[in-house]
Amino acid sequence: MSSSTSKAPSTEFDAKYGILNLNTPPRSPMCGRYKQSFAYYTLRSRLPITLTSIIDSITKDKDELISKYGEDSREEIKNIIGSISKLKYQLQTDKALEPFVGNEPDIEIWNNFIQNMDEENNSFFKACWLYAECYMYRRLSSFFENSKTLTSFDYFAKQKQNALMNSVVCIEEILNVLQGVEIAYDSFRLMLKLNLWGNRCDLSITSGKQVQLGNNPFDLIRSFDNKILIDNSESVFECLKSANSNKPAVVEFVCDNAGYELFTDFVLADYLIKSKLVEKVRFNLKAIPWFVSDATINDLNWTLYYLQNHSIPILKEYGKRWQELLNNKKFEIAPLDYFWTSPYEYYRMCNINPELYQKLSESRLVIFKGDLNYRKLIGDFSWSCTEQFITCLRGFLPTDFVSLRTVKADLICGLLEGQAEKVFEIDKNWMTTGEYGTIQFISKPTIYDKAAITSSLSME
Ligand SMILES: O=P(O)(O)OC[C@H]1O[C@](O)(CO)[C@@H](O)[C@@H]1O
Repeated sequence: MSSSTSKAPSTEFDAKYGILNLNTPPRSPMCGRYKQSFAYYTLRSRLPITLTSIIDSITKDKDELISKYGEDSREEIKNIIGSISKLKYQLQTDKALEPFVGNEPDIEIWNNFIQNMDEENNSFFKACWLYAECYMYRRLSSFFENSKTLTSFDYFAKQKQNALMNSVVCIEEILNVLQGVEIAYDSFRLMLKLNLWGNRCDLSITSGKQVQLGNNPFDLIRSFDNKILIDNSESVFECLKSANSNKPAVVEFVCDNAGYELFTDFVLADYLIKSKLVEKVRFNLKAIPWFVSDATINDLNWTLYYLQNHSIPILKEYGKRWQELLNNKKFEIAPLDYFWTSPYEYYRMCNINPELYQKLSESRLVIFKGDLNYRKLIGDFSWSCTEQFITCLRGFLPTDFVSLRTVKADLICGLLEGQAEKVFEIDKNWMTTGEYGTIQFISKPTIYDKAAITSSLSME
């Protein structure tokens, strides 16, 4: 059930590029060809704005960049601005996704993917939305990665850092509460919800504009309680507590945004360690700047540095505490993996990257953060809202996992009959505002469960 049902007038662009004035048909890949979809809106409006704002910020900061990266960067900045403009033109004229020709370490993953795309679906508006959008961010990064002077420059870093600095009031409030928190199911649930709503703060939904949080995060959480459409918190807690699990008490975060959201990841991770529910938390981060605000290793390190050097004592204290947890390997940064910035849906992980699948399967719980991870879990496909999560995962089940996502794209599964219709009556744009959230858990059957399932089937 998506937002717009009114038919927007057809334009010259639509006629030229075969855009259909329709919603995504049921049970089909989402793509920019459908004018009533969020995919179309993203490709037509949001992504060009993102590209323009990068051009603007590099142009504005040119002198600063040259003094940091050297005189040779002057010419490279000019060329990169040209390449970004060309990419924007290619996006706006529905050109094909081209193979990469540079020296990036993940060239092969990407080029194999592009080579295997159907020719008739290989263009920005005809390809599956997920592929087209990931490709745009990957292409963007290639301009910098193939330069001589700007390989280490993260063109989204300033925005990510501002997002954290703008949340200091909230951060202080949360740390004061965290300090006195009792270890019990209620507080676990509160930490999980805090972490869920941290995902509202992504900068790509706003094409880079800062998200206003308000000053009291706990008021916000309480007022949003009826906006959690699926809440499997209890199963997550049971999974972590399960004493007879044969898996080590390790939790993998597949992180999403830097800034305030990454801070809430630390808060939940800290709680998990302090409560002894978990022995180790591992953070999986992005290898390249991604979807504007996604966290890289530099963002994580910068966050800890910022907190440790803050003038507010409790920020300093927690910054140091988390740095120590990292030094003592209670917190760990997972080895960089380019799978997270590939276009592949997660159901393809066991073929494309069996080592990563195996690594995830060794942990007790994986926490997939955010909207893009959700899209990769259920694969940019217009499932019925009531389709079961397990069906939509198409076999991806390395271990027990939970998705914490605020709904920012027009796909979802696992709702009850009639639930989507009710929310639609309240807000017809509910799928793209980030105001609704889901805590969706799935458990991997153990050998014993599997045996029980098989024997109950054979009895029927
Ligand atoms: O940071 P998140 O939660 O993954 O959101 C990513 C953003 O990218 C999209 O998935 C597509 O642009 C949006 O739906 C969302 O705004």
